[in-house]
Amino acid sequence: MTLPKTAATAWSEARFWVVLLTRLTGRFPGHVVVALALAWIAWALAPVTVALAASVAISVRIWMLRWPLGYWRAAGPVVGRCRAGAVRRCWGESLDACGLTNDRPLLRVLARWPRLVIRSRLASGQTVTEFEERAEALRSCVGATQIRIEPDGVRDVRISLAFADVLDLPFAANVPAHGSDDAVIVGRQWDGSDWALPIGPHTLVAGCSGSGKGSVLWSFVFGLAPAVRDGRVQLHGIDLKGGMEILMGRGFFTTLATSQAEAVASLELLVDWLQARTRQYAGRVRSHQASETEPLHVVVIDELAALTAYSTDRELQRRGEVALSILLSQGRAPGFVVLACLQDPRKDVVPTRGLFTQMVGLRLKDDSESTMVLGEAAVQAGAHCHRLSRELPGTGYVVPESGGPPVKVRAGYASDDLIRETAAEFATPTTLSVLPVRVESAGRNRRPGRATETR
Ligand SMILES: Nc1ncnc2c1ncn2[C@@H]1O[C@H](COP(=O)(O)OP(=O)(O)OP(=O)(O)O)[C@@H](O)[C@H]1O
Repeated sequence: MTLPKTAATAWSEARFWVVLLTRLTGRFPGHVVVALALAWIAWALAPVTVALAASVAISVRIWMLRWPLGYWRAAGPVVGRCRAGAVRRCWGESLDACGLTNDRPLLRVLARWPRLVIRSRLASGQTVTEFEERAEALRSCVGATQIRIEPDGVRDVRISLAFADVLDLPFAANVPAHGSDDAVIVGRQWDGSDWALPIGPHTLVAGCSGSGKGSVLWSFVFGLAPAVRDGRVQLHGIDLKGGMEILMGRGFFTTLATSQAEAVASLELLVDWLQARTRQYAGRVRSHQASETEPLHVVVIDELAALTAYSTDRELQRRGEVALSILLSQGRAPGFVVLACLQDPRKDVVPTRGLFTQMVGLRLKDDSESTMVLGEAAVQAGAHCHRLSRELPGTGYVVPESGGPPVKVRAGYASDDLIRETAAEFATPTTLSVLPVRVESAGRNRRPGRATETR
């Protein structure tokens, strides 16, 4: 396994240098000839020094390829300084090229690493929206991989640029030692900082098959794991694809449903609990605080469409949809939260899509799907889920809760072993088995799900 990988890396490295040297020779033939002549003279005069310099250069390159995070931590500030200088030099020209001409752009560097943050003065009559519309052109002019435009005060625009995609490198999902009640770290943002997903809003994770929905789901569950073990959070898993995904971490879940009848029973039971809690809170409490006696209930659904669209039993599908709509529309304040994954975001597949208040868009099929998930403004601002690479599962875009432009993110990778080990370590103290509902004739005989404690 290791040898083909090393050979592939060596091959792509050799190709990189051949392409680079060919391009340089085409563009700066004189410089290349002088550099080669100097190298030859140096080799003739002091071969040991040249060999030493070459070994240092090769070692640095290996360090960069093999341990990129450590390398960039050390080299990043220097590289950031050089990039800031280069952007400063070409800034006026880049604005002209993008139709954002400004005679006195008054460029100020606010941060250099890991991303370059600059403040630029708006010309008279210019707006931040014009910068947002031309963001893609500006990004390519300065040679950045990512760009974000934000207003800064009343007369300036703040531009954040990243020059290397830190999300290209996979990394393991985070298992925190202590839980947080507000948000969980599920991965990294485009600038290398933590991606924290707020727990309160209902979350819809949309992405086509193989886009890495599982890594968002498990990273979220891992983030809640300490609170699950303490009994302050109860997880309810629904996986109508036979339980392949959810059963991997069965220890986390208080209830598990792998058939439509079990899923409906589980959701109706949660609706009963929700209504009992709202009656109990009425006129006394407006916002739920998770505790062992009154835990936060988090419903985790692996393929939402299997519950809302792909069932042959219309009555069960209808009941599932009704229960889910109640949880989504009334659940947040009394402590009932839903995180659902989905491949096809069309409204006829998921009628409840509009009730989800937090969207994660992974790789999607086309721009209309990106718009369905994240909204037109986010797609215009660069959240092109349909252009995400197949090679980078777990990568997507989110629109921050505070508003503002969409952010590129990647979830940590949760291997099967990591899921099993973490589920064993942070197992819930309460498990219940839910009796599947029975539908004997359409519309009649509603027997709500009943639960019996098993641990
Ligand atoms: N964050 C990640 N980093 C690296 N690799 C990942 C990541 N997430 C997923 N993968 C890889 O991508 C593959 C597909 O991921 P996953 O099964 O989570 O996709 P999915 O969207 O749930 O697909 P489906 O809807 O078909 O179940 C996994 O087998 C894994 O190898």
